[in-house]
Amino acid sequence: MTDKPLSSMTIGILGVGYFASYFIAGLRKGGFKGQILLSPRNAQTANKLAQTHNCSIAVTNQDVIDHTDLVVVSVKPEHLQELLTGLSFKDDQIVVSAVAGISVENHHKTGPLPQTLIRMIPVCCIEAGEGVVPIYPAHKIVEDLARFTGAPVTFNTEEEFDLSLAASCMNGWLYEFFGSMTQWLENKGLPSETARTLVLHNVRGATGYALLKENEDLTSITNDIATEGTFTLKGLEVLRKHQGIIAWDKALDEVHANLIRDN
Ligand SMILES: NC(=O)C1=CN([C@@H]2O[C@H](COP(=O)(O)OP(=O)(O)OC[C@H]3O[C@@H](n4cnc5c(N)ncnc54)[C@H](OP(=O)(O)O)[C@@H]3O)[C@@H](O)[C@H]2O)C=CC1
Repeated sequence: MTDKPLSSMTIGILGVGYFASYFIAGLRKGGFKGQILLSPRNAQTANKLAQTHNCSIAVTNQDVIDHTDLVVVSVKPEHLQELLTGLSFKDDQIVVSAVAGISVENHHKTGPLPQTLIRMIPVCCIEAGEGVVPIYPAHKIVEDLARFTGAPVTFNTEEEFDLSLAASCMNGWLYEFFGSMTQWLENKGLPSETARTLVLHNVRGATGYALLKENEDLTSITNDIATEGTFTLKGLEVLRKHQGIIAWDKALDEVHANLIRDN
């Protein structure tokens, strides 16, 4: 089975919700033309994905397993045990889990899974064809699949993979941050579309510039801009005084501590 080219593989999805929707959208946007077979649960989302992204809907979860080479598990962590109960995977099947906070070892303790269990947890920006796809442990086929949706990054240890998940949460926090800056500009009188464009393109510009300056320390880019007497430095000092920068480290600490505890 693992000798098959990716394009002729059928991908199964168990857990057809928010993650599955952006993962499938990312795959199709990236040019993946293989078959995708969906669990029938959550019929509304499954029907929508079937229509918009050329997927098929199975009759049962076992049906998904029986007719696919690689199965993506994307149920909430608290539903994993119930999902796996009574299911029977093929020995040579590849299972890719997007379930956050459950180690490879604990996946195996939760229910019967084949030996090849790979964790892969990209965030929603893959729907736009952007972002990284954290993978653990390394697996060539899973990395090739991930490449349709973004840039695969593999980790040598599960501890490193967990650190990447804390960084992934940061992606989610950013939208609230962008929203609040946009709102501030709107409150001061800018049309909402202009405010949104300013914020999003300033952020995009910052990441583009930082990626271009690959040998430069990121903090030193700020220091080069926020020199004595600049408006940028005035604002930065306020952010530092109100723990606006350090608060992000504290949020990362909180997420990381919980990821480790749950593992
Ligand atoms: N949302 C995100 O941004 C990210 C999510 N993830 C991970 O992805 C996983 C899914 O999250 P998300 O997509 O947000 O959650 P959703 O609730 O949107 O989707 C989960 C889906 O699983 C279905 N489901 C539950 N039990 C079963 C079952 N026994 N058989 C088949 N389907 C079942 C649910 O159906 P029903 O609604 O009927 O219960 C639901 O449609 C989580 O483990 C999360 O950690 C990882 C990275 C980011």
